[in-house]
Amino acid sequence: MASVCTVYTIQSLNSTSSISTPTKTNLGFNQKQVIFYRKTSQTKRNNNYSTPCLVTCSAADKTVVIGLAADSGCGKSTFMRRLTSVFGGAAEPPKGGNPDSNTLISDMTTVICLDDYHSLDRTGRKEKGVTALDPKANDFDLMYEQVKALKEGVPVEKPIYNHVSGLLDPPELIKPPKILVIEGLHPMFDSRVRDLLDFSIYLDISNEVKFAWKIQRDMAERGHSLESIKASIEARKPDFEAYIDPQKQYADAVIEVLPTQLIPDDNGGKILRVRLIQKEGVKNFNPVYLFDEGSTISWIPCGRKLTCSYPGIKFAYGPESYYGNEVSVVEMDGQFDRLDELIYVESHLSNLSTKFYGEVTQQMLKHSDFPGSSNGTGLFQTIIGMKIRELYEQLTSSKTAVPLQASKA
Ligand SMILES: Nc1ncnc2c1ncn2[C@@H]1O[C@H](COP(=O)(O)OP(=O)(O)OP(=O)(O)O)[C@@H](O)[C@H]1O
Ligand SMILES: O=C(CO)[C@H](O)[C@H](O)COP(=O)(O)O
Repeated sequence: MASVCTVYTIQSLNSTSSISTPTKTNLGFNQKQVIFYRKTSQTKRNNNYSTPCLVTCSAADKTVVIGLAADSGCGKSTFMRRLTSVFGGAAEPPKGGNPDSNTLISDMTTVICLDDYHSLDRTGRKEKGVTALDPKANDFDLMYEQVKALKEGVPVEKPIYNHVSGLLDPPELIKPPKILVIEGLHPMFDSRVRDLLDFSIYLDISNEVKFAWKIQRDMAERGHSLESIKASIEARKPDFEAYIDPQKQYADAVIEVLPTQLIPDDNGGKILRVRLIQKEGVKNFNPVYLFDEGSTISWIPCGRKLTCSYPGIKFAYGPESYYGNEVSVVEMDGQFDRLDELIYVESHLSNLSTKFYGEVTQQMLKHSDFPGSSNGTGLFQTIIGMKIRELYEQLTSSKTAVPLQASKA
């Protein structure tokens, strides 16, 4: 159970104090008292705080913290929607809050976007000549303090980075959820934040595929020119390589997305080769395998039970070394023609952490309109969702509800 908090506004406290982090007192009887200060909207680019609030909470049961790292436009939101769906219920922005909030809340999960810890707004970054990927543009001390507080069951007043205006908006109250997902550019960059993570994922989208996705979204949906998309990718590249990409070495699971090898020299980004790289020896995480654990396997499932059009589908599985760590890799190249036939593939995968036979296929069918549903990105994101549910249940010794269809299966 997550904590239950009552919020009081205390007018008598000094409204000019600039305290960004909560001061916490243990009251005994499983109660905590927290005082924090709301940021004002008057000077969005300064750290002004006012309207002190007092929160009294019953001590929370464990908040499980998950980190999801990826560059912008690499499928974090899509992954989050799949993950939230595994726990049931829809994720929505905080009710009655800032319409430009980046936070998504459901019954079990709260997803916070680490862009909210940008210490420099868009103008500030321009003036200092740094990108949002540069650690200098981000407040890791505050990120650490707030993620730690939430993990300990203490609510926080988290800043909001407004992607529409490019400014830092007044903060929003975040209560400790059962599962906290911190998603963004740097969840594994700062070792203090990294140590708070119960599980970490890195979405590793190769440059060719990233470019294809960006063109699709930013040209078709946002009216950007091909040149401006190219320029923006090139401008971010050095900082991406210096600060974002190295985080994958710390991830418990990496979803690597590459151009297909089934069509020679294909860079179109439509047919993908996707690898699920799973670290061995992670507590409460048993890697998924194909056919026989620890073997090296190549499998073409196309035929009587799986319809495949050109260029077909190829699976592979085996042990590898990744940044000096022992990992198990499941790979899928190609795409499904008929999603309902995925059950055939699912039945050959083990350690899926499903609650009933066919749950992965059911989830994939439910969200067949999400990007990546016909290929390994959707399949592996769904599987990681199941793994996170199992990890949560093991860490908290609780059981989440069996999805409705289980009884019909
Ligand atoms: N698995 C996928 N297969 C194909 N295209 C995808 C996939 N995932 C994401 N995309 C493309 O990338 C775009 C960005 O996806 P999404 O919004 O999930 O990423 P994001 O990392 O949350 O982006 P941002 O950080 O910019 O908000 C989508 O509109 C879609 O075009
Ligand atoms: O890399 C990003 C993460 O989403 C954004 O580019 C970053 O947050 C800066 O925002 P904006 O592009 O609105 O100035």
